[in-house]
Amino acid sequence: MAFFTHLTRRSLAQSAAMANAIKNVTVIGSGLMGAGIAQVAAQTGHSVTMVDIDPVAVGKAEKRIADSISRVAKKKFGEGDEATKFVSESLSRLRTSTDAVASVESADLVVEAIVENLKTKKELFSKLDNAAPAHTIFASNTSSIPIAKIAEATNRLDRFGGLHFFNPVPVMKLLEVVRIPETSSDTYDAMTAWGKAMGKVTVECKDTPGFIVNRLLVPFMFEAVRMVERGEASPKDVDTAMKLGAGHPMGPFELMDYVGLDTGKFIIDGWHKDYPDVEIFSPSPLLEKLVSEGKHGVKSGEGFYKYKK
Ligand SMILES: C[C@H](O)CC(=O)SCCNC(=O)CCNC(=O)[C@H](O)C(C)(C)COP(=O)(O)OP(=O)(O)OC[C@H]1O[C@@H](n2cnc3c(N)ncnc32)[C@H](O)[C@@H]1OP(=O)(O)O
Ligand SMILES: NC(=O)c1ccc[n+]([C@@H]2O[C@H](COP(=O)([O-])OP(=O)(O)OC[C@H]3O[C@@H](n4cnc5c(N)ncnc54)[C@H](O)[C@@H]3O)[C@@H](O)[C@H]2O)c1
Repeated sequence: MAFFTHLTRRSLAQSAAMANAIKNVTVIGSGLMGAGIAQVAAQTGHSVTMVDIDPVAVGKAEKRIADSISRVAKKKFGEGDEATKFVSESLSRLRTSTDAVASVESADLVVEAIVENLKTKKELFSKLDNAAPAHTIFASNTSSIPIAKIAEATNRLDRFGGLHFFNPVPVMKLLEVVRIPETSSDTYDAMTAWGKAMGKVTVECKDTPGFIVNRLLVPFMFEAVRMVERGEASPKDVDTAMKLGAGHPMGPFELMDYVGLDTGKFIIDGWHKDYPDVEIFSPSPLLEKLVSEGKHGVKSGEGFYKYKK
């Protein structure tokens, strides 16, 4: 018993030290995920810089964050001074930028949440590798791209890993912490401790396609699309069935719209390229059509369903 208590104390102390080590966080990408990650990092006491190449995206993200932080504050503190203080202190820790390279100069951790494209992610990390201090940990929030392929762009494989958050980040409790063979124990421990400091429950993942959640969730969503393509059921009936028959908070079509159909297409296209013989990873004509029409789901106002802007 004393032995376990000793171990628990030691690992708690180590976790606290690791979590303390990460104070300055740069989040690259201010879309659905980047904004959520930046918000939660600011809420949990980190000094955060949120970066996007698109200034319009930064402006939209600031608005989304302000709305979301108010919801979080209301839930935590109700109405009143404490809620107001939580919002203003959290927002005071958040800066924005359109210059990724300048934004990593004092970062302890960089979390990348840009478009799901290997070439774009590698170009970004290659530039950041030259600009960031030696101790800085790099992590990707990719949904589906092997972390090892992204890390290749850098000379810091021991300080590289995956931090896969879930949408909406302020609400979803899980964080998948992904290690590649070269990820050092210190890096892995620091990423995990930071995840806990962000209020998340962490699970350890190997660098396998889709890690844990998406390896199960993406085939499920795509089988739902095939059912509709085969004329077996309507999106609405599939969604109703999975919510009422399987207890899911959203049906697969609602969820695809929520994640973003463009992101869904990037995921399936990447896996199809890597695993051409796996039938469930083959392109879906229905998804191709919607994406080509600019129907990217909730964020564009229309996907499988229509949304009020
Ligand atoms: C593809 C990627 O790689 C991986 C992924 O991310 S896959 C996607 C994973 N995400 C999911 O599966 C989400 C499934 N959906 C859900 O869990 C729920 O529908 C949902 C949490 C999004 C919304 O819940 P719902 O009950 O329908 O709506 P709503 O009442 O507005 O919200 C529930 C609570 O969450 C809070 N909330 C919802 N969105 C929020 C946000 N963006 N910010 C802050 N709080 C939020 C609300 O304030 C509310 O709080 P309350 O319980 O105190 O009232
Ligand atoms: N949407 C989800 O549910 C979800 C969940 C978990 C992980 N992810 C992953 O997170 C990442 C981002 O997804 P998202 O849904 O937030 O996408 P999004 O389309 O909402 O946002 C992506 C943002 O990246 C910006 N961007 C593109 N190239 C850039 C660059 N070179 N430098 C800086 N900014 C750049 C874009 O301007 C855009 O604002 C993807 O890798 C995705 O697979 C998405």
